[in-house]
Amino acid sequence: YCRFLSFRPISFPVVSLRDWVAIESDSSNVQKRADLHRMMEMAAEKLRLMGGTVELVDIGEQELPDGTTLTLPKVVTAQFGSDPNKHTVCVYGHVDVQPAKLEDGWATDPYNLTDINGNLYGRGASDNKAPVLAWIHAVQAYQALSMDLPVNVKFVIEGMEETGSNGLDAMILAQRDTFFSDVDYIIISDCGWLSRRPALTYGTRGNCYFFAEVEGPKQDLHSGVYGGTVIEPMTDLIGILDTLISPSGKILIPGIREAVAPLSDEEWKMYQDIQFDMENYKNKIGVNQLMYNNKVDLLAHMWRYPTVTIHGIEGAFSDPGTKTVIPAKVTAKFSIRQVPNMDPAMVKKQVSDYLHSVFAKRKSPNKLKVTMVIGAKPWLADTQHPLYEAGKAAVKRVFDMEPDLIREGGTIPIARTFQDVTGKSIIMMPIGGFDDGLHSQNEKMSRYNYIEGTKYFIAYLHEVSQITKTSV
Ligand SMILES: CC(C)C[C@H](N)C(=O)NCC(=O)O
Repeated sequence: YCRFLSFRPISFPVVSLRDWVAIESDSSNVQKRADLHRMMEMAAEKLRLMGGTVELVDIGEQELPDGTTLTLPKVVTAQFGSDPNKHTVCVYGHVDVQPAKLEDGWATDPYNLTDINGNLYGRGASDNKAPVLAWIHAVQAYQALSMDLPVNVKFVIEGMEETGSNGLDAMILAQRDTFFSDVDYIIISDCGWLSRRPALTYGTRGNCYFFAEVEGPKQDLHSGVYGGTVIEPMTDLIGILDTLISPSGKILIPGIREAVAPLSDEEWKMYQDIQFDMENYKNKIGVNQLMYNNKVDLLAHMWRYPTVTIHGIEGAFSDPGTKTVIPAKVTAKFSIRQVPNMDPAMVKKQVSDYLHSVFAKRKSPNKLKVTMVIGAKPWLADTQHPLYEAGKAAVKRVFDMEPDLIREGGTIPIARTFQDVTGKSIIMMPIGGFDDGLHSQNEKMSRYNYIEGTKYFIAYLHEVSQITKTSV
């Protein structure tokens, strides 16, 4: 096992990551669905070539907002080893990505993995293609050294994580007593460290994603010819959006803040003890002021409280130039991150009722439609579980330090389903850097994190094999 610590898988991982990043597997863009299907085939092929028992599971279709349907990308499942005397871990990851265009401000082509000063730039490099490959390479490393895997390893790789993991809940439920029946633990590496120190993640926020559509005239109108005569959908929409959150970050939708579990003294203490440099954080994101100016408040609002984000407005004029149009129909996209004890079904009602009541006060003749398109619950783990002890030991072994125990502000929709449906314990083991730029321009994975992360996964498989069977 110690041989791995000096084992450097120099060329093949980078080549694989380049191939994977080259595929524009954007799950949010229906035009890219063929690429996404190809990406799933590629992931399956990679695992097949390694001798895994691989299946591409059909999970049906998704319904689009306009009522049409689209085939969902198949889910890849794979298995390496089935020794009943060993633990079985199931690694979950995704190979779909967020949209990216060079003209968004990328320094390099987002789909051409580019190595600059030890950083590998490309869309999906950190979220989540390199971490998935790092797990695959961990298995390959055992194979390359003709060593038995210390645990049986299964994979579940999906292609819809970035848009709410459509179809995966049903697949997990359907395979609970088959594929998942012998799984002891679930491992997810789809998040990042908080600083340069490795971290183990024990909580994620959920997410409720909304479309708010305001529809007025039957077509776009000239603002000079018609401006002043019609009640404009965009004005209505901006008016209602402005009632969601105050400038100081207070959510104004009745019932949302009241549902949140209070921050315990223990949590407060944990946040207090985490090393986190606020100046560094500000510099990283390029702002000179944050919403909160003390560490505990900032971390709590990053991980532990809900937040509203307005992402964009479909139908609004956004090209360069000065088009003078009154858009006839505009659709705002906004989301609310979920924390314990919020319930997406309740949030859906609270948001819809609130926006309709605010809209009604405007006495507008336009039509408002509010739809919730993603409703993902938050997830929380028990950090006392031996999985976390194993994680600490693997971090110590490879990075020679103690990891931070952190939560994640982002959402991994399926984490909670895994926990609720399979009843298995989950650990999140990020290898992404704190400055990887997920969903943003110039996303990257550092070579250091990629290679040391692979060694860390190798070490973790060994550490998990040491957990006594009764702790499952
Ligand atoms: C940092 C997140 C947990 C990474 C994850 N892949 C993601 O982006 N999820 C969707 C989200 O909007 O949080």
